[in-house]
Amino acid sequence: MIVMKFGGTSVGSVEAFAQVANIVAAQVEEQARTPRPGVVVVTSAMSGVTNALIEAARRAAQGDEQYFREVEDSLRVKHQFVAGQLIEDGTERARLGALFDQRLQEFNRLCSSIAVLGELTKRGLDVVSGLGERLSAPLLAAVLRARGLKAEYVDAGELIVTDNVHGGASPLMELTTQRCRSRLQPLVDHGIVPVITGFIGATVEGIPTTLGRGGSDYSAAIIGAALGVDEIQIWTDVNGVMTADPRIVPNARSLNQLSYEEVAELAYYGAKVLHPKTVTPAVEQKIPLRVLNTFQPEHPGTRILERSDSETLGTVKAITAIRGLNLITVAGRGMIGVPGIAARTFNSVARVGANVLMISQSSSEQSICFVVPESAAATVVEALKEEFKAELERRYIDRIFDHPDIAIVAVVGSGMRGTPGLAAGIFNAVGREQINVIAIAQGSSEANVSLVVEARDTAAAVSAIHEIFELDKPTGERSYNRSPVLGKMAAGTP
Ligand SMILES: Nc1ncnc2c1ncn2[C@@H]1O[C@H](COP(=O)(O)OP(=O)(O)O)[C@@H](O)[C@H]1O
Ligand SMILES: N[C@@H](CC(=O)OP(=O)(O)O)C(=O)O
Repeated sequence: MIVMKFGGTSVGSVEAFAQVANIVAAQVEEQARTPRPGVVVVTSAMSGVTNALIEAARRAAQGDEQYFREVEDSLRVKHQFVAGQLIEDGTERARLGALFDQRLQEFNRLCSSIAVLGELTKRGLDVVSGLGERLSAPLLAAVLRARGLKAEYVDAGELIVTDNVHGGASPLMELTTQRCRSRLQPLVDHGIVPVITGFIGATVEGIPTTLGRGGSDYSAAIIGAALGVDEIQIWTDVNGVMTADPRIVPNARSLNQLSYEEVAELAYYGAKVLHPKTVTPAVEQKIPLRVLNTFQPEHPGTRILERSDSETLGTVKAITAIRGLNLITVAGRGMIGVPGIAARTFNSVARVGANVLMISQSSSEQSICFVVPESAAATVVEALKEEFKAELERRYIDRIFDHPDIAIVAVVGSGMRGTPGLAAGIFNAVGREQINVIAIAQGSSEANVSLVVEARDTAAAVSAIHEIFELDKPTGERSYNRSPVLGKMAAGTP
């Protein structure tokens, strides 16, 4: 039994829907020959829909009562066009049309209320932003039926029970597992393909939640773990996880295999191809994942397993980057040897609910710097100045300041800590491009070396590091076996 997740780009057009139907049909046939047959489909909203829904809600909160009506009309046309092209049965099309109207009238009512109130709560945004999947999943189920498959739409609000952290909810796995097994297993046992909404869940009380942007990957992993499937497939618009974002590095190469740890680091530091929490549910049950290309389904993609392929251990696997960040620094000669500064610093950050993506402390202990999302920077600086008021007055701490518009570039690969010359390779690469490294951290994870650069230098840094480690070439064809600096030293070149 497998779970197949299709992202927004995979359901972004009539052709994409038809392609998905072919891919699912092929997998249903393949799975029928296994000891445990069954296919469960999870789908995202059609590409661009979630962004449009969120923008409409935001403008409604500012009093714009026109824009959401335009979005309503465009979504109706967008979904009905796919239905009109791929579903011949008039009854099925009429039923879908009625369902689209029901969803879009709900959208209209929600945005009208938001406009009247003049405010958009996280809870309200969850209801609005999740409508995209509640349009695309019934549509995909109907397209699969039109393709001759037995398929049934299931709203994940019945399956994934979450906490009440709106906009970034986490599953309550025990309840979720019970619901998935009781609701989905009977369908699968009868040869029916459940087509489930990604991205959304609901609290125990039934209040709609979302798992965070890009969360359909996470939905697929949660459902896959709940059912104990043999594989979780993430279908997207690239040939698996690549050595860098192909939009930044055109000659980025597909990776055959990654470990859970490697792909978690890549996803956490910006590889949009997978939601950062996707691997967590799979790790516990050692369920393999595969990242595949909807538009090139014959490509093997990337297998994600418990450990990486051994011959590449200690080498750099991929480079990724995350922008929209801010580097906060607490500095002062008086900090030396003063215990508790770091604890007080991060307790203050935790109190304002900011997410710390990276920490770097100079060995002299004269400064601590750490990275937070740009949106949290002002609040964090204010909280720190409050926390260290006395130390600032006594000049134990000289300055608390932020550095906006920075990015983290993460160099990922299992077992890199044991690779001599790795940091030299990185610094050689960025040095040649005249890129200033503002901070660097190799945390406890052996799989990641992160550096902070100006946001404007992100693409150049990713490309330069990608090049010096020759990531566009298969491991065996590189001019070195572990680190480019060692390779050059071995070759006697400077
Ligand atoms: N290391 C990477 N490997 C592959 N794709 C990446 C990587 N980093 C970023 N990406 C981007 O992620 C995109 C796929 O994610 P996304 O746009 O969310 O697709 P989907 O709609 O299928 O979820 C790719 O088109 C690619 O541009
Ligand atoms: N539609 C949601 C969930 C999602 O995962 O989308 P995609 O699979 O297109 O990244 C979003 O845009 O965040």
